[in-house]
Amino acid sequence: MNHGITEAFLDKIYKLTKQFFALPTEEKQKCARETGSIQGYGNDMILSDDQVLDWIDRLFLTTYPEDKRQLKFWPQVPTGFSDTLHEYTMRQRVLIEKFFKAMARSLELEENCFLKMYGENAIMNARFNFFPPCPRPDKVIGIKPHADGSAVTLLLPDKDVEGLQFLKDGKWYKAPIVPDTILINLGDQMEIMSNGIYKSPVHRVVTNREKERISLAMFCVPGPDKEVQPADGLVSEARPRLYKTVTKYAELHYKYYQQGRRTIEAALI
Ligand SMILES: O=C(O)CCC(=O)C(=O)O
Ligand SMILES: [Fe+2]
Repeated sequence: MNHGITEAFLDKIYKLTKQFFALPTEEKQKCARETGSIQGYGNDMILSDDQVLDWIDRLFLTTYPEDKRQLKFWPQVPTGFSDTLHEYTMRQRVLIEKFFKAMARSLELEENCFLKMYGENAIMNARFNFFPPCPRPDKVIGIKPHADGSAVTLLLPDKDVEGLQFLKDGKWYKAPIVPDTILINLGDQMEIMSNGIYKSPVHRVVTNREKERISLAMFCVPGPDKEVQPADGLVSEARPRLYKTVTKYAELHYKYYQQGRRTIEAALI
């Protein structure tokens, strides 16, 4: 997609992500997540004894609005990490606005209709993912099958190593590697706003024996005060409303995800 974020800039954030994960553990631990907090460096938060863990390390940082940032978790090394992440966030805000307007127009809706539900204080959460090589890719998954709980996710996948797969009609399909491309993935909240016309796809990340893999997902989530529901113009007798009004969906999503369940089922009427 023509996103106005240059290849050189994507390359910069990609390299910084690689450099961060290549640091010694004690350096990364300076950003370690604290018990009960989602922000910071670490792995899955354990919510139950029978939870299936992902083969992954991650750094999770809220990058927008700026007053929601917890800078103590932002890496000091590699140099330039924080400034670049700030710039990435700001450039992506411009992209998201254009994208939501285009989505509304594509459904012949007033162009600000989705943006209004998304809100001025919409949240952006950056998740830097690191998948180490795994001795048993046949048994162990990098990220369990899920659909994103965001409205939209801007994903920068690894340049060289495959792993992301999408589910369609009961079969898994590999996402091809397209260098210097941001993959726009629709989340459940876009499915709700569009009354099911746009779907949030189920996807997963598989592991491999030889190569490590990284990715950066930016989850764009409607503001916590926002009620998200199917746009009026998409509800009619012929197409009844499919979803309830939801608020703070992302919080519910985290619990469902760890149980391997689809959150959108909780929103169905
Ligand atoms: O690593 C990827 O390509 C996908 C990551 C993903 O699905 C996620 O973080 O929700
Ligand atoms: Fe995802």
